[in-house]
Amino acid sequence: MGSVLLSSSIAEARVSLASITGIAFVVALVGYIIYQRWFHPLAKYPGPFWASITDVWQVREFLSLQQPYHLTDLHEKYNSPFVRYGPDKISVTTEDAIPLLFQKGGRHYPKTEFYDAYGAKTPNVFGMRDVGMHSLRRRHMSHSFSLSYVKDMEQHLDTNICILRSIISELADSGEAFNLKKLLHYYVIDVLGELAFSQSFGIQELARVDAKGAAARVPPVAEHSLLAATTGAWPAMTRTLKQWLPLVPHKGLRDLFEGRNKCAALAAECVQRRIGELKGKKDGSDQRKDILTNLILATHPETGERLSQSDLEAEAFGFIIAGTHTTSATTSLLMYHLLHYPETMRKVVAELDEKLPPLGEMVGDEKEGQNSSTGRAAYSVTEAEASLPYLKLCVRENFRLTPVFTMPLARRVMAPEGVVVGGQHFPQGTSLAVCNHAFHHNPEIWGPDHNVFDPERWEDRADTAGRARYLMHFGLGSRQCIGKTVAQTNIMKLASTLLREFDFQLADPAERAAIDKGDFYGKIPHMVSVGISDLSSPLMVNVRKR
Ligand code: HEM
Repeated sequence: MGSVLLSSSIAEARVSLASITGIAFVVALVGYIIYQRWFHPLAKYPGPFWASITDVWQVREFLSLQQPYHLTDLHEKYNSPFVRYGPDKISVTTEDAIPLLFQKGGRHYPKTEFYDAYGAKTPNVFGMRDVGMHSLRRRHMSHSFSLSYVKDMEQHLDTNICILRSIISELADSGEAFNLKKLLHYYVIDVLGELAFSQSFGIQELARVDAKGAAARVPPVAEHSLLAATTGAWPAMTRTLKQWLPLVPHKGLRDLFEGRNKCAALAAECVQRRIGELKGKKDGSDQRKDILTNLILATHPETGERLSQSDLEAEAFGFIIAGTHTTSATTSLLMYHLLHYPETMRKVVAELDEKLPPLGEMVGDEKEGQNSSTGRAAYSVTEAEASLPYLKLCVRENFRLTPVFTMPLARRVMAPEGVVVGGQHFPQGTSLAVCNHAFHHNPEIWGPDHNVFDPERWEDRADTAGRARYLMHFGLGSRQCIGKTVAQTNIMKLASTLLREFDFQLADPAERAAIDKGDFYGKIPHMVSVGISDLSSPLMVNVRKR
């Protein structure tokens, strides 16, 4: 009898303990939600309910592949330059945020934990949050990304443009429609191989004989970017997710990790090869220089130490991730806009015809990128930059209208007194971010026609012309894109050479008719974003030689 009583009272105690725990949990949760919604220092800023409660909201946004476009819509919906997109995260689209957070930036506004998800085993220059470490690493690298370096390496760009020209010439002869976006992507990857690792990845040539093989050789950088963006969006869980997600038996997840591992393996292979090639050569002076080689040979200014192999692999990985998809997506978008704004295309072509002599037929060894007796491989960086002001405006407008680096560039407010941005005070610890797309589409800054591809806005309109310095497509300040010159010169060379030689036309007659009716005017193409954006569909064109 006694034992029955005892066990029933233990059972009761258990039930009441469970209920108390349950009630305490519910009270804490309700308290947390009330605090986040009504008493948190960021509570007054508009944003989705779930975003103010949990970072998981942003994870879901990245998985939708529409993160920058939804964020832009939210700014519009709330008619506010501030949107709370996470418990401690604010997206800002006011102009004064740019000089403050980015151009002055530095120690007062370092990158947030979001970037921890982007490194490999060790952080690379992109993901480094420590300001001192970053500035040393950046110094090691900056020469390799300068204009004079690009000019020294120009012959390797030419080699690859030659291959691209000859592929497009064949397509012009056959009359076949083709995906220009894919060809540009292959070209950019091969060029990155040349500039960063002294060896083309050979994808353009492979694609001529083995389309599937070429597609399989493309580094799956989007997979890594998506993984990094989603795990980085939830900083409290980034490490745990990195550790445990690979064990989850889910096909989509497996593919993402496989993609990341493939990029890491490719980076490691490039590092191994270059170290091997440099062995026994004291200072590498008889070697072809490339971005990685300069880094292998770089020494610490005080200790004389060189970078470890895992540091080199992390940087090589970063070059592959940051240097390929970004440049090719930007060039595809430029071609997309020119094809959808025929009047602008006509002006570009007229400028090219007026300012640049024809390249002539290629009769030399195209693989060597040699200028033949009658033809040249491509226009030089110097002539493309110096003689094509209208094309330059188009390139800039493309960067404004459809920037591709669209993850929110998040910075932590470190000063104890906080910071005032757009007339609002934000306390220490707040994560303030500028999402390029949202910022470039703030109608208060860029006007009500911000969705129109209008290169003239940069010269005819005093209000926008002076604003070029605020464009955020490459970021700004100490963390701005180190590959900016490489990317920009590559895009100018490529666009000038291709548009001087070929006449591209959208393959779909219905789309061409819709353009003539003005249906595409002021419409941004459908894009997807894994943190980096791209056209969501192929860019199918026909081409003829001019
Ligand atoms: C059109 C092409 C490109 C675009 C739009 C672009 C955009 C950007 C942006 C916006 C950032 C700043 C990110 C931030 O503040 O959080 C960045 C950083 C970076 N980019 Fe690019 N990028 C491009 C091409 C390249 C190329 C070709 C390379 C190298 C091969 C490269 C390497 C890097 C690196 C290493 C960083 C980190 C710099 C640092 O933190 O010091 N990018 N890029």
